[in-house]
Amino acid sequence: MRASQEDFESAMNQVKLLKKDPGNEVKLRLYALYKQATEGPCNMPKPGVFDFINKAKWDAWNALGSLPKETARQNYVDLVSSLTSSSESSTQVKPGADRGQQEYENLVVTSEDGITKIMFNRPTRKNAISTQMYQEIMLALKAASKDDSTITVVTGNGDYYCSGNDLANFTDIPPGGVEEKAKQSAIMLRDFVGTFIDFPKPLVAVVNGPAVGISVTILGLFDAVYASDRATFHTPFSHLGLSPEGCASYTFPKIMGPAKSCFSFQATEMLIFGKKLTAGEACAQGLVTEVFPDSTFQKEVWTRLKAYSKLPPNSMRISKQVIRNMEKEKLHAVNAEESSVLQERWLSDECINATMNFLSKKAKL
Ligand SMILES: CCCCCC/C=C/C(=O)SCCNC(=O)CCNC(=O)[C@H](O)C(C)(C)COP(=O)(O)OP(=O)(O)OC[C@H]1O[C@@H](n2cnc3c(N)ncnc32)[C@H](O)[C@@H]1OP(=O)(O)O
Repeated sequence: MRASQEDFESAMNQVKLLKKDPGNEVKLRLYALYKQATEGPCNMPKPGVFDFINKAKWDAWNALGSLPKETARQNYVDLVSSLTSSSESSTQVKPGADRGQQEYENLVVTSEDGITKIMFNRPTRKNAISTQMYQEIMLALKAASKDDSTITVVTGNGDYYCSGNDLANFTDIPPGGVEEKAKQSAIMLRDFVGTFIDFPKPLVAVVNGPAVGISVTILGLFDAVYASDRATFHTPFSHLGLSPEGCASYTFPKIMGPAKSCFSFQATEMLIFGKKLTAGEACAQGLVTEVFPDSTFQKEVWTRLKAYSKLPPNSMRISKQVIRNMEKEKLHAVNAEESSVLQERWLSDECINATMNFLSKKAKL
C-alpha cells in the first residue's frame, strides 16, 4: 500500500514531536525526501562550495535523482516510522561500542525485528565504496555474524544501490608507489570478498536502485537478491581496463547457466562486454530473486524479510552451510586468482587512462 497525502502530513507532524535529535545525516535525508516528494527532482542551482549548509542540503536532494514523488513520499513516511519506532523497540547499532571506537562514517547499521540492516550511506557519491568504506563493511559484517539477528540485509541510501569501487581510491598513492598501492588493494579486495564468502547467516541484498561493479559481482555470494524495478546491474570492467572480481568469473556462469556453451554467453556479455541488465533481465538470468515495483518495493520486501526472520535461526544457518560449504574452498581460490589478476590490471595503461578520464570528468558510464 502506498503512503497517502494524509500519511505524509501525519509523518511531518511526528517529526516535530521526536524526542531525540535524529542527527544531521537523518535530518538531511528527511529534508531531501520532503523536497523530492513535494517538488520532484532537485531544481535549485548548486550552492557555492563555502555555503556548507545549503550545499549539504542540495547534495542530499540532488542525490535522489529522478526518484518518483510517490516513492519519496513513501520513503519519508517509512523513515519517520522507523525513527518513532526506534525510540521504542529498535537499536541503532553503535559499532563504535563493539570496536571501542567511533561510529561508521559511510554506513548506517540498525538491528530490529531479528534483522541487521547494513545500509551504504554515501548517497552524494552514489554510494561508491571508498577504502574506508570497504573496511567498515567488513567490520559491520563481522559484527552482524555474531549479533542476535537471524538475517543480515545490505541496501543503499538514496537513488543508487551502489556505484561500485570509488575510482578516487587509486589517487591515494602510498610512499611505496603505485605497485605498493596495487598490492595493498589486492589484499583488501581479497579480504573484502572473503568476508562475504564466509558469512555464516542468510545474507540478503535489497537493491533499491542501480548497482555497478563490485556491488553487482558480490551478489553471487548472497542468499537472496530483491530488486526494485528501478535497479540496473552493470559490470563495465573492460571499459575501465579491469577484469571481474567478487568471484563473478565463477558464480556468474554458474548462475546464468551454460545456455549455449560451457562458459554461458549471458555471463560473458556482462563481464567482458559490460552489458547493463535491467532488473527484469537480471531476474531472468537468475542473478535476482524477485523484482518489485519501486512504489511498493520497501514495504513488500521488509514484510517478507520480517516473516523470514522469525524462522528458527540455527536451522537457517545450517541450511546455508549445507548449501555453500562444498563451494567455499573453490570460491576462496577464485577470489585469490581474481585479486591477483587485478593487481596487474591496476598498473596497466588501459586502467590508468580510464580512471583518469573519469576523474577528470571526461568519461562516465
Ligand atoms: C580497491 C579495492 C577493490 C577494487 C575492486 C574492483 C572494483 C571494480 C568496480 O567496482 S568497477 C565500477 C566502478 N564504478 C564506476 O565506474 C562508476 C563511475 N560512476 C559513473 O559512471 C557515474 O557517476 C554514475 C553512472 C554511477 C552516475 O552518474 P550520474 O547519475 O550522472 O551521477 P554523477 O556522476 O553526477 O555522480 C554524483 C557524484 O558521485 C561521484 N561518483 C559516482 N560514482 C563514483 C565512483 N564509482 N567513484 C568515484 N566517484 C563517483 C561522481 O563523480 C559525482 O561527483 P561530483 O558531484 O561530480 O563531484
